Amino acid sequence: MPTPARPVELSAQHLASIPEWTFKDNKLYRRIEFGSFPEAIGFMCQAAFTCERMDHHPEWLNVYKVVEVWLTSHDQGRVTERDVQLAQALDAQLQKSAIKAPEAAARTSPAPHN
Ligand SMILES: C[C@H](O)[C@H](O)[C@H]1CNC2=NC(N)=NC(=O)C2=N1
Repeated sequence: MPTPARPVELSAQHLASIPEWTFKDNKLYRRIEFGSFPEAIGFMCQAAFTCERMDHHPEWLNVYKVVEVWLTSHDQGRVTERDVQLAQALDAQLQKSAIKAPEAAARTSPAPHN
């Protein structure tokens, strides 16, 4: 059952929960650079099912190994909790996936042993 869209003031708490995203032109935005084109497409294919389940869909653009994502609630003309929830879900997918955006992988990798 999709979460009903309701207007929400984007709080500092909301934005703090999705630090990879910026708020710009009434949309949440994230740029993700993967290691390769298949990794970028793999992310999009997997994300498509998450989006469908949540009945919320991104505007997105793929150029080679980069995926750019914009989230907004068209019916409300603004960012709502649904967008924040989808951003969190996409972040969680990136965290779980064997396919990691290089910048995310760098953050979560343990320090190398000498
Ligand atoms: C009925 C259904 O919830 C709406 O058409 C959904 C579909 N997916 C959507 N996705 C996004 N990003 N914004 C919307 O307003 C939206 N509306």
